[in-house]
Amino acid sequence: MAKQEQPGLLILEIGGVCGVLEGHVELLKKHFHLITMNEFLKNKERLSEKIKSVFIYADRPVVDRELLQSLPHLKVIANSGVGVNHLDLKLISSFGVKVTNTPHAVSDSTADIGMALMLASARRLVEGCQIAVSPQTERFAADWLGDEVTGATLGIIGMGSIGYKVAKRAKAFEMKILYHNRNQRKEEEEQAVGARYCEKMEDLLQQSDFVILVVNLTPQTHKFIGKRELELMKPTATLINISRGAVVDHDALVEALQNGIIKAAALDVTYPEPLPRDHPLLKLKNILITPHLGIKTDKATRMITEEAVANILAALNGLPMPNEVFP
Ligand SMILES: O=C(O)[C@H](O)CO
Repeated sequence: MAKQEQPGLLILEIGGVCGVLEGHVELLKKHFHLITMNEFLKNKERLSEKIKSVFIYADRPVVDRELLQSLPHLKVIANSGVGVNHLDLKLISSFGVKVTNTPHAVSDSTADIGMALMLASARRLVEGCQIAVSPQTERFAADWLGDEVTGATLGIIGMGSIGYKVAKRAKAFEMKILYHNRNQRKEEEEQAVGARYCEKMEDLLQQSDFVILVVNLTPQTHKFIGKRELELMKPTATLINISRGAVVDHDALVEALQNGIIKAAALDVTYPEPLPRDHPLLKLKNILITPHLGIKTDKATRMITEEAVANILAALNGLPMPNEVFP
């Protein structure tokens, strides 16, 4: 097929913070004629007829009514990760456009980050590293202690595909695994990893040494973990968030960390990202923050592109999409 006949795929840009990764451009070019947002805006009239799909990397480009109105032949918006909280699914669906995501591509790398945060926080890895490299350090203190992850109780809030991958890893660490799921008990997964279902999230919060958040951000989970939930946790417990920043009420978290309500927090996600440099969370010692590293591996990002391509091709050919997201 000649390149100009290929369906147009709108992307934000190549490279940059939210652009398609340079290394994945060739894969996309095999199937689509790539049109960057800048090109589109400069040649809207000519290009709007050609674009049948949009590839969203992180939360860019912003898909609003204006963009949807300017793409009359749009069939599908392919989201590069699993979370689609930045998309107005009802609005998009009202234009007859489908949305897809890439759950398989991201689950291992995101679960790995969950474990990394738990281990790093429990064993005070970042602090330890600073001591080891500091020119002021003359000897290592014998009473500088961390907590053990092995054998501790992990509470997983959200047993979807990432939550389950976290549970599998936790099993290898001989952890006691509790989980809470708002919608559905997962009996097969429970048995596979020896997890115990907590119908009430309160029970999980009260019993866990580590609580990990793996829920989607929806209106129901916005500030899901606030003052009340933090107060239910053990004073020795650590909160880990690998879902979306806004699942945790940051003001309540600052207070809980300052007052010893919980021991520590480890966050791969915040709101906004990055936090303003004077944000009170950044001033705390008992917190570990990483820059949304969940999907940031070579393998995961490549798989994301491959999964997105499969979704788009299915949509354009009128076939069932492997990962359609419904409003
Ligand atoms: O949703 C996801 O898959 C990641 O957090 C990337 O946005």
